[in-house]
Amino acid sequence: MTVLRSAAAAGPLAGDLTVPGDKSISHRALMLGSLAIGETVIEGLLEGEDVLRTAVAMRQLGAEVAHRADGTWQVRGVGVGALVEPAQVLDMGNAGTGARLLMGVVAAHPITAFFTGDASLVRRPMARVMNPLRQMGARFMARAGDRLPLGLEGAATPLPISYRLPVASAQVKSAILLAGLNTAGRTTVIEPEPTRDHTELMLRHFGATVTVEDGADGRVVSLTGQPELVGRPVLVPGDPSSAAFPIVAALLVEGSDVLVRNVGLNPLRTGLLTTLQEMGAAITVENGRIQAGEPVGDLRVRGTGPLKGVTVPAERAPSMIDEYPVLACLAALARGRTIMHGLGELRVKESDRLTAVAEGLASCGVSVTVDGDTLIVEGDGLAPAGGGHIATRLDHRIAMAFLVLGLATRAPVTIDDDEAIGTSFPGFVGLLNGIGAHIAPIVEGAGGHGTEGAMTA
Ligand SMILES: O=C(O)C1=C[C@@H](OP(=O)(O)O)[C@@H](O)[C@H](O)C1
Ligand SMILES: C=C(OP(=O)(O)O)C(=O)O
Repeated sequence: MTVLRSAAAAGPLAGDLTVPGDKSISHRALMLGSLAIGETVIEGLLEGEDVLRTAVAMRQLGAEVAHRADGTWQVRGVGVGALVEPAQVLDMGNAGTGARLLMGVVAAHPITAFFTGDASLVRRPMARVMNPLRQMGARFMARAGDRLPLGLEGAATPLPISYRLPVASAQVKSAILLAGLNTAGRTTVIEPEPTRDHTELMLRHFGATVTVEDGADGRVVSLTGQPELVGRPVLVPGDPSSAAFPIVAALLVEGSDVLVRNVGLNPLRTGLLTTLQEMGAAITVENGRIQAGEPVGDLRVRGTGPLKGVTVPAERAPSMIDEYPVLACLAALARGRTIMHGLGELRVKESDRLTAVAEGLASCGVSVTVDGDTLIVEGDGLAPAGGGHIATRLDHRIAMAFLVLGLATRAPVTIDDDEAIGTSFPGFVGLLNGIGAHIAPIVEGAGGHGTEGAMTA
C-alpha cells in the first residue's frame, strides 16, 4: 500500500502514450479461448490483476493458459462443455466481470465450483446473475443477500431461457450467453438499453451463431447453443475506460497536447467522448481503423481551457458507466453545472462510487450534490482548492480519477492507497508522469501526509 500525491504540473502535458488492453475484451478472450478447441493467441491482453485472476481460474478449470516470451498469451481450450471441476476455490479478487461471467460459464457445466473475492467483491450483488442462472438449472449455496463467497453446482442438462434484463448490465447479459453456450437450443437476452457487445462480437469470432435484432422491448440477442468453438487469434485494443484518465488529464491542464494511441472505439463504449465533445473538448480521432472486428483509433486531445457544464442523459450511462468518476472531476473545472442522470449502478461497483465521488470532490472544495441517482457538480471554470485526502475504498477508478483531479487543483490531492490501480491500469503513474504529470509516493510519518519520496512508478 502506497500513499500517492498528485500536484499541479509545472507545464502542459505533452507526448503520446498507449494505454493497456481492454479489460472487458481480455476477460472474454481468456474464457472463450478456454472453451474453444485448439489454440488461441491473444495479443495486447490486459495484464492487470482482474484479468490475471481470470487466467488462473481458467487454468483451475482445465484450460492451458501460458504467457509467452514475446508477450502474447496462448490458450489451449478444452471445448464447450468440457471444463473440469476445480480442486480449489476460484478467487476472483476485485473483479466483478471475472466473477459474474465465470459463474455463467460454470453454471452450464456438470461441476461444482466455489467462488470468492476481495473485501470489495464480497459486498457486490450477485443475485442479478444467480437468478437467471437458477432458471437455467444451476444451484447455489450462498450467504444471505446472494453474495460471494458461494458454491455453484452447474446444471447437467441446462435449459435455454429468454431473459429480459432488469438492469442494464453487460455482465448479466454475458453470464447468460456464456451459460447458453453449453445449453441445447436458443438462449435469448433482451436488453431494454444496449450495453457493451464484446461478448456477442467475440462469440461470433470464435464460430458461434449470435443474432441481434431490435425488438419492441429492446435489443434481442440470441445464441444457438452447443456450437463448436475454434481457437482464434485475438487482438485486444487499448481500453477506452483507461484512456479516459490521460484524456481528462490533458483537458484539465491548459495548453496540453496528448496523443493516446490504439484506443478501442466500440460505439457502445464511447459515451464519454460524446459528452466531452458536448462540453467543447478538442478531441480528434486519427488513424481510425477496424482491428479484429472492433473499431480502434488514436485520440489527439488538446487542453484549450475550461469546458462548459452539460447534462448527461440517463440513457447514455451504459456506454460510459466506468467513466463517471473522472468525468465528475473534469466537471469540477468546467464553467457551469454538469448534471449526470441515471447513475444508480455506480452504487454497486468496486465501491459506492456516487458517495466516493461526492465526498472526494467536497473534500477538494468542489460544490457537489447527489439527488437520488443524479450527480450534480458545479464549476466556475477555475481550479478548485484541492487538498483532499481521498479514501480509495479498493476502487481503482476512484484512485485514478482523484490523482487526475490533483493535476489541476491549487493544493495537491492525496489518495490513501494506490494498490487497486493495478486491477485495470498497471503502469498508470509512470505513463501519466511520462507526459508531464506530477504523481509521487509519499513517505508516511514525515509530517502531515508525509513528504514526497523517490519516484518509482
Ligand atoms: O461486461 C463488462 O466487461 C463490464 C460491464 C460493466 O459492468 P455492468 O455489467 O455491471 O454494468 C462495467 O462496469 C465493467 O467494468 C465491465
Ligand atoms: C466496474 C468495474 O469492473 P468490475 O465490475 O469488473 O469489477 C470497473 O472496472 O470500473
